[in-house]
Amino acid sequence: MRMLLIHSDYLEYEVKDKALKNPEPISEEQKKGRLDEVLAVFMSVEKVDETNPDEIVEKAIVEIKDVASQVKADRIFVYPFAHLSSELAKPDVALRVLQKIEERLKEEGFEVKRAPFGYYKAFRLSCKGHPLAELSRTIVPSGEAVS
Ligand SMILES: Nc1ncnc2c1ncn2[C@@H]1O[C@H](CO)[C@@H](NC(=O)[C@@H](N)CO)[C@H]1O
Repeated sequence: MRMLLIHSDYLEYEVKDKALKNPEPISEEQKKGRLDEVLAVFMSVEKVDETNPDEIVEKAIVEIKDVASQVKADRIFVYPFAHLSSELAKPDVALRVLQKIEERLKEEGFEVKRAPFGYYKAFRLSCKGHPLAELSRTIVPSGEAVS
């Protein structure tokens, strides 16, 4: 999995069109979303992650908690983003991983939103610009090589 973590004044999105034949079903309310004072986490779930999705979820939680504590963010925006890797996991696996990450972050006490999966979305982001405001992380299941 590749993650781009942006500590932001806000992130807002608006669903525009389907990017998959069968995108995640969403309610009218989910077509737009915004969080203020948020750690936005753009995530590409990768093919290699399919060997152990559950482990990838837990490794992602560790990394996100680490950055959130460093930047003192208690809100997280989980954002599916298929542009950080050229070896993407299948959509059904990717969605399950991102849904589980959302669930686990809520269990850890964060306020969490997850942008809808399988759509083209307009978004606006205001990066805070401090030294830890823009970070990336790459995680793979144990025993796998980082490509
Ligand atoms: N392996 C994967 N990891 C993360 N997201 C993935 C994915 N496979 C599919 N998606 C989702 O489907 C849209 C089309 O690829 C993706 N849409 C996007 O990435 C938007 N920024 C529009 O380009 C995303 O929602």
